[in-house]
This record gives sequence, structure tokens and C-alpha cells, in this order.
Amino acid sequence: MQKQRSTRELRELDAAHHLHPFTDTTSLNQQGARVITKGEGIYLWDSEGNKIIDGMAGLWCVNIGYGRKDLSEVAKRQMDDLAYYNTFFKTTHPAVVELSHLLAEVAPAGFSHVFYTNSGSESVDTMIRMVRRYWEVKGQKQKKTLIGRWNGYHGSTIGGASLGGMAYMHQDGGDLPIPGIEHVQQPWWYGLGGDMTPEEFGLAAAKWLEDKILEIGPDKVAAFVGEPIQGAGGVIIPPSTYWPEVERICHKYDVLLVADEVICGFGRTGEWFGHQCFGFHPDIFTTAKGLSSGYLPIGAVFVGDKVAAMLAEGGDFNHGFTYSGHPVAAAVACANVRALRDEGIIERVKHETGPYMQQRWREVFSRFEHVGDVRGVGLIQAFTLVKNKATRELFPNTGEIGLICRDIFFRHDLIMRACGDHMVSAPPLVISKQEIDDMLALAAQCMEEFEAELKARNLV
Ligand SMILES: Cc1ncc(COP(=O)(O)O)c(CNc2cccc(C(=O)O)c2)c1O
Repeated sequence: MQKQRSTRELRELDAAHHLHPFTDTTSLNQQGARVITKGEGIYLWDSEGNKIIDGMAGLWCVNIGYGRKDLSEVAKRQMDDLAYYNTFFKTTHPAVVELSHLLAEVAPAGFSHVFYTNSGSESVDTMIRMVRRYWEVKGQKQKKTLIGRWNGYHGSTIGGASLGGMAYMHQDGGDLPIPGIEHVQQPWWYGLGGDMTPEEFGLAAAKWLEDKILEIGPDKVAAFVGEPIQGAGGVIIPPSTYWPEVERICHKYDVLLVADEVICGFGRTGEWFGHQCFGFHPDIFTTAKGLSSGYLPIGAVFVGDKVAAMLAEGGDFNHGFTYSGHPVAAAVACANVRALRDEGIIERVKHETGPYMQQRWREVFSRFEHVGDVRGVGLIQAFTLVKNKATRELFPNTGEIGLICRDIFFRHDLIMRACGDHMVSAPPLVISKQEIDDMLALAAQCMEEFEAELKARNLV
């Protein structure tokens, strides 16, 4: 058993050998990474023994909370029995069969089939190929353009990063987006709504999609892809009128509707899936994260019956991964989803802890001078750091203020995420009402310090 190295040793070796994702390595290595060693419920511990409230459930994924020994026991048993076999050549195994059956049970009506991947990005890339294959089998191969949203996030693969609307990801060494990917503006009322009511703006934002479809030509548009709530874009919650209107437009022009449920799926909004929270009906939806609560990498594409039937008609669908439906990941995901269902965790988010968080979140943050658009649903919430709350004036140099705020929270052992100047939170779904109170009391203290810091730096 490896002797536990000191924090200093771990940092030095990490700096010498580990390239971190989405990181300026030089900058990170000047300060050293924080070494996380343990998790339990909503808490993490670092190598210095500090207890941390994880207001982000890792990366929006540890829905069931840390430290579930039942999941690690399932993993060990499966690994001892069958650590790996593939599902390529007319083979399957009990773990992936049980998971597939369970997912068909928890999925909304019309979704009987899942395709497995190892991540959200792979789920999105799989969806892109499925959508294009669907139209090819239907004899409309030219219908291949997918439309996403600016500031949407769909992963880091070439397809996912192209479909995403993070412009900086298109520039950074990727020469993205790939051909056949277009974007429309996001349904962000607070920043783009002007004098419109949210309801008016939701319809206007949906019309941007109709305009884009007509600009490209309906006979060339394959699908529209969106997160029910844009997560990494800053928890952008669309007005109530947006998604039903998007669905109407997609039906009008025979465009497939795809929900990217990688963050919103598996109870995050209080519903099993985010599209159920906003009342629309996708043809396909992509998942990962909460599927296994991050205990092992696994993703799943839920394929609507209409699309599955067309794929079946097309014979071989030449796509898939070595670890598609990996036995250990499938077994852990099955145990995780069963627990989310059988322990009433999602039900509690919908009826107890979600409403409680949303009430307390608004009470705590609405009183701060430089906080606007306090928002959230279920256990995904945010607020926007603003220069002038009355006029909705944002800070210049988007992101600079967000990082100041995030670092104050981190110094106080509370993990929240700065997406630009949006401060966001998505804790494990097992968070209790008392833990919500504790988290928000600490957050309020951090915000007092943050607003003092703004004044001390003459940023307001
Ligand atoms: C909606 C959505 N779709 C696809 C992906 C890609 O999933 P993978 O990372 O498993 O390939 C995501 C992932 N979302 C994600 C991943 C990493 C960091 C953050 C952040 O907000 O800091 C968000 C996501 O949020």
C-alpha cells in the first residue's frame, strides 16, 4: 500500500507530471493544486484535513453523495466476477442488461433503448452520428446540420465542442466548429431580454431558431440541441414560454429535438430529467454524470422509439466504444439509479429539499448589493454578480469578478463554481435542510467578504 505522501510531495509530483483539464498549467503550478483525499455525503476533505462543503457535487455529478460503500461493494463484486467484456460481437452481460432494463423503466414514455458511452462528450458525439444516420436511413442525407446555442456546453470532443457555443473553445487549437454545426443565441432574459417580459423574450428566443432553420433551409436541418438549463454556461434558466415554442418549431419543420441532460438528468431539477421540468418532449436525450453519480465513467444516450426504429431499419450502426456498457460501470450505475429511485432521493428534491433550497437561496442572496437574477430549480441554482442591480448592468471583463468571488468561497472551504460572473451551485441531491442552512450561512459570510473586497479594490 502506497504510504500517504505529504501535500508538498503530492503537489510537486502533480506539477511535474499531470496536465489538468481546462487549466493554465503554469499558473496552477505556481500555487499548487489542492489535494482532495476523501468524501462523505456532501463533504470533502483535503490532504491538510480541511473539511469542505461541496456545493458542486464534484462537477455537477455526485448526485447520490460521496462515500456510498454499497456502490463500492457492487463494483468489487462485479470486478471479481467479470471486470470487462465488450458488447460488440453479439455478446452482452448481466450488468448492462439490468441497467438497460432499469433505464427503460425510469425513462419517460417512448424511450425503450439506450446506447452506452464513457462520458457526456461521447454521448453527444454519439447523438450527432445517430441524428445524421437517422436522416440518411430516411433518404434525406442532406438533412445533416445540427443547431446548438451560443454559451451552451456539450463537451470537449470535436463534435461536442463544436456543438457547444463556448466561442473560446472553437478558437483554442481546434478550428471548430466542424462543418454542419450552427448556433443561435441563448435564452438568457437577464442579459438579453431588454424591456421584454421573460415570457415575451422566451418566444423571441425560440423565434431565433425558426429564423435560423429558414436561413439554412428546413430540408438541411437535422436537429436542434439544447440543455434544458444551460449548466456550464452559468445556469441559464429559459423563460417558461421557450421550450414549448422550440418544440412547436421543431415539429413544424421536421427537425429532431435533442435534450442534453448530462447535468439536468437523474434528479437535478427535481424531475428525473430536465425536459420533464420544462414540459417538452425530445426525440433523443444524452446523459452521463448523475447516471453513476461520478463513481465510474459512463454515459448513456436515450434513443426515442421513432429514432431507434429508423436506426434498426438501417442495419449496422457503425459506432461504439471499447468500454460501451462496461460491466463494472454498468453495475455501479444500476445500483446508483436504483438508490436514487428506491431511497426517494429524487422525490425529496422535488417536494422537500429543492423547494427549501430555492426559498433559502433567494432569501440569502437577494439582499446583496451586487447580486442580481437569483434563480434556480430543484438543486441547481445561481446568481449573477452585477455592477448595478437596478439596471441589470453587468461588470466589464466578464469572469474577472466571478473568479474573485469563487476564490473567497474556496478559501472558506465552500466549493461553488464561477461561470463567467455567474456564481452557481449544484450540491449532491442528498443534501439535508440543515446542511442547506449551514452551506448558505457560510455562503452569506463569503458574500459579505466579497462585497467588501469589491469596494477595497475600487471595482464598484
Ligand atoms: C450539458 C453537458 N453536455 C456534455 C458534457 C460533457 O461531459 P463530459 O465532461 O463527461 O465529457 C457536459 C460536461 N459538463 C462539465 C464538464 C466539466 C466541467 C464543467 C464545469 O461546469 O466546470 C461542466 C455537460 O455539462
